Amino acid sequence: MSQDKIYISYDCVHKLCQKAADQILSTVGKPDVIVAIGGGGFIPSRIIRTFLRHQGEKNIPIQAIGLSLYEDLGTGSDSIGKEVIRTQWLDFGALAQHFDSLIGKNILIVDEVDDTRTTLHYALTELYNDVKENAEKLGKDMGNTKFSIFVVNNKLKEKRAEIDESLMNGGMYLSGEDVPDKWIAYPWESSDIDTHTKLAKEQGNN
Ligand SMILES: O=P(O)(O)OC[C@H]1O[C@H](OP(=O)(O)OP(=O)(O)O)[C@H](O)[C@@H]1O
Repeated sequence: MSQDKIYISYDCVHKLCQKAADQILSTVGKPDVIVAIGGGGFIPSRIIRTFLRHQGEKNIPIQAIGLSLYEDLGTGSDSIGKEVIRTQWLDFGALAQHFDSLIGKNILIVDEVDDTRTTLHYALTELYNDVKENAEKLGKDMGNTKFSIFVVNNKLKEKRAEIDESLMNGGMYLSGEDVPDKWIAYPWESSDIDTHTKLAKEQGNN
């Protein structure tokens, strides 16, 4: 199998989430809500939640948003980014009575990989704008709302978008591990998990 790929095992994802949780707790405190960017952010979100609360404390709610990257064919140039499509957005559903918005919350956005950064830029900007709009509508102050970002892997490369720290209100950006700009093979995409795990171990990603 190709050494051009970076193989990541489930254990590796688990340990990177565990380590990140400690850093998040000691730097920005316990999140009130996790916003998982699907599909890649779902499994890391669930794992990191385990380590973000102490025994006996309530589970941190996980909100799912669906974002997908599509080639922006309308630009006529492949040097100009990709388009982010919303396939799902926040829905507090039955929780609405107790937890009706992100206003004033300590929010942790989770995805598995920061590649060109297009998706994270979009998620942060749109979530911020959502909170701002809601706060204005309700006459509330969004002042305390804090956004942090956790990705399992950040690819070291030139990014197509930036994370606007001024929107984060003291929140942190954290990657479990920075990796070279190669194809990353995650375990949940594997059709042969035993071989996948073996390759990940050989690369030290276990
Ligand atoms: O940094 P970027 O260049 O924006 O790329 C990162 C995004 O790309 C992948 O999503 P994809 O659209 O492939 O959907 P998926 O999570 O459902 O696989 C990945 O899960 C990230 O969300």
